[in-house]
This record gives sequence, C-alpha cells and structure tokens, in this order.
Amino acid sequence: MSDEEELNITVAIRCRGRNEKEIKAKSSVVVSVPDVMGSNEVSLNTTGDVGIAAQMNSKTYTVDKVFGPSADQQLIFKEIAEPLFHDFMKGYNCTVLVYGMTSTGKTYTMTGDERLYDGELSEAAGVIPRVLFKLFEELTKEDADHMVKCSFVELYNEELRDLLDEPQETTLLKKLRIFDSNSNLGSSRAGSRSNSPRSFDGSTSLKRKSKQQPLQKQVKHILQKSQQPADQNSAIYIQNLQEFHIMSAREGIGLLQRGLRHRQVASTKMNDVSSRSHTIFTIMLYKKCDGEAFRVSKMNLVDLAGSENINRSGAQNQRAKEAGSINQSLLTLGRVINSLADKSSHIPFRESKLTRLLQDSLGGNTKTALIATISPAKINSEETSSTLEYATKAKNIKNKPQLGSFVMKDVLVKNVTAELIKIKSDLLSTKSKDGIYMSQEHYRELTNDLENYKTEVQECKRELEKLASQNSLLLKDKKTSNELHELQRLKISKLGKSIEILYDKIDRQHKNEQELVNAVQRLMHAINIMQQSLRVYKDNGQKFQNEMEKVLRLKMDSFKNSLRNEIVQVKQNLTEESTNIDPNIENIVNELDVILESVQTSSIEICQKFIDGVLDQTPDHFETISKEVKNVSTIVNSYSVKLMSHLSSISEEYNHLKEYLNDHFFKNNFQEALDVHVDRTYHQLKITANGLIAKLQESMNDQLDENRNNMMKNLKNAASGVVTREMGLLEPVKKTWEASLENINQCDKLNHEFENDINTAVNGLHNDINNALKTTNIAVADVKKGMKKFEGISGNLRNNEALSSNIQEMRKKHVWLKDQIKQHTEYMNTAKFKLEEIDHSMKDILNIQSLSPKAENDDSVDLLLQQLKQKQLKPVGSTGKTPMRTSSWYNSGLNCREDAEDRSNKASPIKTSRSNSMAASPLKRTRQEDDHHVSKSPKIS
Ligand SMILES: Nc1ncnc2c1ncn2[C@@H]1O[C@H](COP(=O)(O)OP(=O)(O)OP(=O)(O)O)[C@@H](O)[C@H]1O
Repeated sequence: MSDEEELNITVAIRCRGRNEKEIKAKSSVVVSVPDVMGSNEVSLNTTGDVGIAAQMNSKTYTVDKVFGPSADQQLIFKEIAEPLFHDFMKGYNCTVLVYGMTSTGKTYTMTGDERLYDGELSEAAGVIPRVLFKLFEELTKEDADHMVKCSFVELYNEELRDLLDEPQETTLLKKLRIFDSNSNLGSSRAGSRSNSPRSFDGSTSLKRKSKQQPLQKQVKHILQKSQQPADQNSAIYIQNLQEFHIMSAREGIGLLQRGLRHRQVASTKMNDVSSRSHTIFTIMLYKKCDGEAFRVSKMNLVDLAGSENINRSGAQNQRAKEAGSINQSLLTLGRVINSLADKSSHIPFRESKLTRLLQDSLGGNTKTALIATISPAKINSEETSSTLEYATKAKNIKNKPQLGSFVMKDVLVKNVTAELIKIKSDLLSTKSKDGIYMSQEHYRELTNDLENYKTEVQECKRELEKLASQNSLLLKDKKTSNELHELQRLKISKLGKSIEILYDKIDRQHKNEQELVNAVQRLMHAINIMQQSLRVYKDNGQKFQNEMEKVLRLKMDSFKNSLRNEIVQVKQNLTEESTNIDPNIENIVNELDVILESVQTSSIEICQKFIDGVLDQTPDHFETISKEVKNVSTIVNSYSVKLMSHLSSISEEYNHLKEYLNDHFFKNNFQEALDVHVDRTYHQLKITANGLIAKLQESMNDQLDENRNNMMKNLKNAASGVVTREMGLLEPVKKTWEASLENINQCDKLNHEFENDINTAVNGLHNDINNALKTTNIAVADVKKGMKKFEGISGNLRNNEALSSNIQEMRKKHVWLKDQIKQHTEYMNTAKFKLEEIDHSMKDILNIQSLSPKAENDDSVDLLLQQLKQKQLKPVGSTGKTPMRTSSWYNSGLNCREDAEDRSNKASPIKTSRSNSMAASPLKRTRQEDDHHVSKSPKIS
C-alpha cells in the first residue's frame, strides 16, 4: 500500500443477546442480525410491528461486518483485531475502538476475561489479552530483535490518568498532558524546554550529542525520549505517560490487570460494573527490520465509556457528573465523526481530550477498526439507533495509514539503560532514607523542571499581559462597533419601516395586478358575449336561409299557380275556336321570364336586404367590441399608469435603500439588480398586456371576418342553390312545355290535315253526289291515318295533363264529329232513299212513257247504290279520336244536322210529295254553306 492511499475505517457491529434485566423487563428483540456473522446489515424496528410489517418498517444499517449473539471472542479477534494486528506487526500504527451504549459489551469485547488459567487465556478473553498473546507468539516465531512497551491511560471527567501508576507514586508524578507535535503552542513551549518533541531528531543527532555531553545529560535526554513518541509521524502523544517494557504476554496481562484495578468503575442501574472512563491500552513495538534500525509501531486498544441516558442509568451526583462528561466527550466524538464523514474543513478535535487523543486514529495516519456494540432489546432501541447512526457515519471516514518511523538500536539501548539507572538511583535513595527519597539526579531534574515551569509561567504572564492589552483594544473596538451596530440597528429599523411601506406598495400593486387580471377576465367575458352574438348571427343567418327558402318556395308556388292558370288559360284558349296558341305560348314564355326575373330580383333583394341588415348590425357589434376593447385598454392603461407610479415609487424607495446600503453597508449592485428586475418586470408586464390586447383584437377580427365570409358564402350558396334547384325543377317542365308545344303544333298540323281531308271529303261530297261516298271513305281513311299518327304521340300527350284534358276535349269533339258523320251517312241514306225514290219515279216515268231505260244507265245507278250501302255499314271515326281544334266546320255540321233534321222532317213526306222533296233537297245548299264555312276556317301555324 502506498503511503498516500486512503483507507476507510473498518466498522463492525456486535450485538449481544438479551441480558437478565432485559429478559426480566420482557423487552422484545427489535434488532435483526445474523446469529454469528455473515451479513453486513443490521435492521432495527422501533415501530413494534411484527412479521412482514416489521421487516417493511424497520431501518437497515450497512457496515463492514455484523456479529450476532453467538459470535464468540475468538471470532471477533480473528475478524477485526487480527488483520490490524498483522499491519501492526508490519510497522503500521493501528487502533481498535469499542463504542456503544452502557452494558452492551464494550469492556467485554476489549478486555473480556483477562485472567490466565494455567498460563492460558479463557474463551471469554477479549481483544487486548489476545493481541498480547498473539504478539509474543508471532515475535517468537519471527525471532527478530524487538522491544515491546505498554502504557495504559484513562480519561475520566476530562482528566488524563496513568492507570499503570501505583497510588503512592501519584503525588510525585507529573501531570499527563496531551501534545500535538504539529501545534504551535506545543512547538513554542517545547522550544523552551529540553524535552520538546521537536528536539528529538533521530539517532544521528543523538550520536553527535552523545560525544559532546556528559553521560548523565545524555541519559536524561534518552529518558525523556522514552516518554515521548519515537516516531515523527505520530502527531499526538501524552507527555509524562509511563511506558513499561514487557518481555512476555504474561507481563502485558499483568500490566493490563494493574491498570484495570485502577480504572474508575461503579455500579449503575444498567451495569453492575460500569466503566466510568475512556481507556487506551497502547502496545509499542520496536522491531528490528534493517540492520541496526528498529521499526516503531503502535497499537491503541480503546475502550470508551458507555453512551447513556442519565435518567435511565439512574446517575446521581458524582455518577451524573461522570455521565455528563462522558456524554460530552462522546458528543464531541460524534461531531468529529460527522465532520470527517462530511469532509468538513474544520474537524473539532480540540473540543475534547478524547477526540484529541483519537486524532491520529480518526482521519489520521492510523489503521482503525471500530466495533459498535448494541443491545437487541426494545428498551434500548433509542440508544441502539444512535449507535448505529454513528457507526454508519464512521464508515465514511478515510484514514491515510503510514508505516511508523525507524529508531536506531543504540538509542533504544541507551534509552533502556537510562531508565534502569534512574530506577536504581530512586531505589537506592528509598532504601537509605525516610520520607520522600529520590536520587540527586532525579531531584535536579525536578528542580530543573520547576525552573522551566517558572520560566513558562513568566512567559505565560507576559503572554497574558499582552493578551490583556489586546483584549482592552478589542474591547474598545467592540464598543465602537457596538455604537456602529446601534446606529445600523436604527437605520435597519428605519429601513424595515420603508420595507414595510414597500410591502404595502407591493400589496397594492398586487391588488392592481389582481384588478388587471379581473379586467382581463371581463374582457374574456366580453369575448364570450361576442362569440354568443356571432352565434346569434349564425342563427339569424340560418333563419334567414330558412326564410329565404320559404319565400322562394312561396314565390315558386305562386309561380307554379300562375303557370297553371296560364296553362288553364291556354287550355281555354285552345277550346276557343278562334284562339291562336302562339301568343299564349309567347305569353307563357314571357310570363316565365318575368317570374324568373321576379324570383331572381326578389332573391337578390332579400339577399341584399339581409346583407344590408347584417352590415347595418355589424358596425353596432364592432362598435360594442371596440368599446369593450377601448374600456379594457383604458383599464389596462390606467393600471399600467398606476403600476408605473407604483414602480417609480418603489424604485424611489429602492433608491433610498441603495443609497443607504451603498453609504453604510456594502458596495454592491443590489440597486442595479433591482432596477433591472423592476424594469424587466414592468417590460414583461407591458409586453404581456400588449400581447394580450393584440391577440384579442386579432382573434376578434379573425372571428368576425370568418363569420362574415361564412355568412356571405352561405347566403350565396343558399340563393344560388335555390335558383339552381328551381331552375333544375323548371328545366324538365320547360322541356315538357316545349315538347307539348311541338305536340300541339303537330296536333294542329294533323288537325289541319284532318280538316283539309274532311274539307276535301265534304267538298267532294258537295261537289259530286256520286263521289260523295267515295270521298267520305277517303276522309274516313284519312281520319284513321291521322288517328294512327295520334296514337304515336298520344303517349307523350298523355303525360301532359293540360294536353290530356285537351285531348279529352277533342275526344268529345270527335264523338261529336262521328255523330255528324253518322248524321251525314243518315243523310246519305236519306239521299239514297231519295235517289231510289227518284229511280223509282224515273222507272215509273219510263214505264209510264213506255220507254225502257238503257241497261248501262241502270247498272251504274245500281252500282252507285251498292257502294253507298257498303260505305254506310262502316262507322266513321271508330278510333274515337277527335281533332283537337274545333272549327266552324262543326258548326256547319251542326247546321247541316239541323238542316238534315229539317230535311228528314220534311223528307218524311217524300213518299207523299216527290216534288216537294226534290225542292227540299239540301245538297246544293249544304255545299254552298260548307264552301262558305271552309273559307272561314282558321289556319294553325
Ligand atoms: N457478547 C457478550 N457475550 C456474553 N456476555 C456479554 C456480552 N456482552 C456483554 N456481556 C456481559 O454484559 C455485561 C456488561 O458488559 P460490559 O461491562 O462489557 O458492558 P460495557 O458496554 O462495557 O458497559 P459500560 O459502558 O457501562 O462499561 C458484562 O457482564 C458482560 O460480561
């Protein structure tokens, strides 16, 4: 291991079994440890839970090694002390410490049963006896030159006591003092004395001195050295502490027992034999290692007094004082452990003698092991917890172990020789005289020491005077500073008031900020209202759309009605003979145009009205919004003005503060920082407020624009949708109208043809009575043809309501026409009958005149009659179709019928009066009338 290598303190926990008192008190086991060893964790459950809950609620501490109730003394030695012992043998300084609450087994662990049984240690022997035995065992094994010395010191009520002093010697012995070779005090004082640790500078100088000085002086010097640490590495040593040479373990045990006899023990409530002091048993080993050089190493075996609760231990008076002092030094030890673990810059070693003595062992150049002893019983759980806390803390302490220095053999020999001389001299003086006997040399030494002490006292007095004058100066300073302090206190109180005022202002500002927040909330509320208004707009838009649809529907209905009326009108016009359909259709088209135009105009008007309405209302809303925004901005402005005023007053106050601080306290940049902070806060506030307003305006404008656009778009869509839909609806109707128009034209054409045909037929009838039947047949054929053509278009016509009604009308007229033809046929029959009558009359005349008529003439008349008969059998207009248009021809037909009726009425007497019937022959007149009427018949284009 390198000299600079850091090594953590080894920390072990030893938990004994419950003692009689604890068992009697029925105090449960709250500590969980392995029975012997094996784990490095200790769990402490103070909650009183059992089972899993106990495990969960217990606190676990981790250390290097944990020993349970069944771990014996041998195991503790083997696991903790032996490794250190080997280092000790190698030349390292080592320390084993036992720490813990009273009665937990510290003394048992450190000393145990130190007695020898037939020269052997018992099983209960503790660390010290075992180390002593092991030491001489190893030294014998190694067979190296060596020297072993022991010392045993006690720290009782903050006083050091040499436990190896015999009581009668105590009065003569010098007081034990702790020296720190690094401390200034130590060195300055040492400088004034011959036994200064600094004066020891190794064997070489000793050799030189030995040549120059008389033997007695040399011996004295060596003797002094023997009472001081021989190694320069060890900074702490106890002046005047006796060290005894031992040649065997038995001698060591003897010293131990002698020291233990002198140790302060007492019976307490908690321990019948309670150690009331801290003890350090030190073994010094001088082992030859290289030529004449001996390596010096030291083993400190420390048994600390128990950390205990004064109340619980029942300590009173002296015991309470002891406990207080024990606890005080242990508290300091705790603080030292904490500071070392936390690597603090200041370690309070000097606060107690115990910590000063342990300075090398804790965070120094020593290899150290700490055994913390604990009780498993619940009644001790508080102290157990504290011990475990210390132990875990101590685990973090790092030491830098270093090998001990060398000392030359001759120095050692001289040292021992001087010691012997001194002892012999004292012995001789004692033997020869009564009273206090000592050698001359010893007496001179004491006198010398006395002189030294006197000088030291003088020095101390001078020091004291110096300190006193320093103190008076300091007192003066203190007075001045007190006055200053008073002044500053007053100023501080003044400042405190200003700060209070500032706090008030800050409160007010806070209120203002609150109001600002409220204003913003109101603004948000206004925004909500605006959004509601926009929603109302939207609803109105929807209503408008519905209204529009309603209006358009109404318009369309009225348009349809007017269209229907128009069609009815057309129908009426059609029924009228003289009506020309063209103007009507034109009318319809015009009317349609007008209606469409009016629909369009109304739509546009309504749209316009609505937009106007919206645009009329929008400014109101905009105005309301802008009013709200203005209100808010006014509020914000007023707040910002207020804020500015507050900030300025704050900054004013802070200026005062700064002035004061700069003038009276310290130069710093508080004001600057404050200004920056205030500016930044104000700036931030302003930016936030502006941003808020801008965002608000922007979002309102966006919202309004979007709503307006949406509304316009919806309106346009609705209007164009309605117009397109209605146009779409009108389109097929328009087509139907056009088709109807075509059909009407075709019908008219057919009707015209039919009329012509009928006219031709009737003309033919009128022109030639002989060809009348033939002509009629042709007319009938034509009618049939026409009817067939009608059948083609009837499907189309049937779809048209108006047309079908017209056709119905025409059908009626066809029936009427058929009747007319029938009447004509009847008339023909009457004519035939008349012709037969004429024939008969002619035959009669021929018979009378005895003139036989030519066969040819007879045949032709017969043929004609036959044809007439045949034609008469076929009904006219069997298709049931009637030309659509009526004409004067029908009237003429009616007239003809009347004439025919007249004639039939008149014809009935034919048989009685042929001449009359001849005179009444309607043929000639009918043709003339028909001719007259045909010329009147209107034409349809
Ligand atoms: N591990 C152990 N095994 C057996 N006995 C033990 C053990 N630990 C302690 N004891 C016994 O308990 C009693 C108290 O022990 P001890 O005196 O060593 O405690 P202590 O911690 O030194 O107390 P104090 O601080 O008061 O001196 C002794 O009788 C001792 O023999």
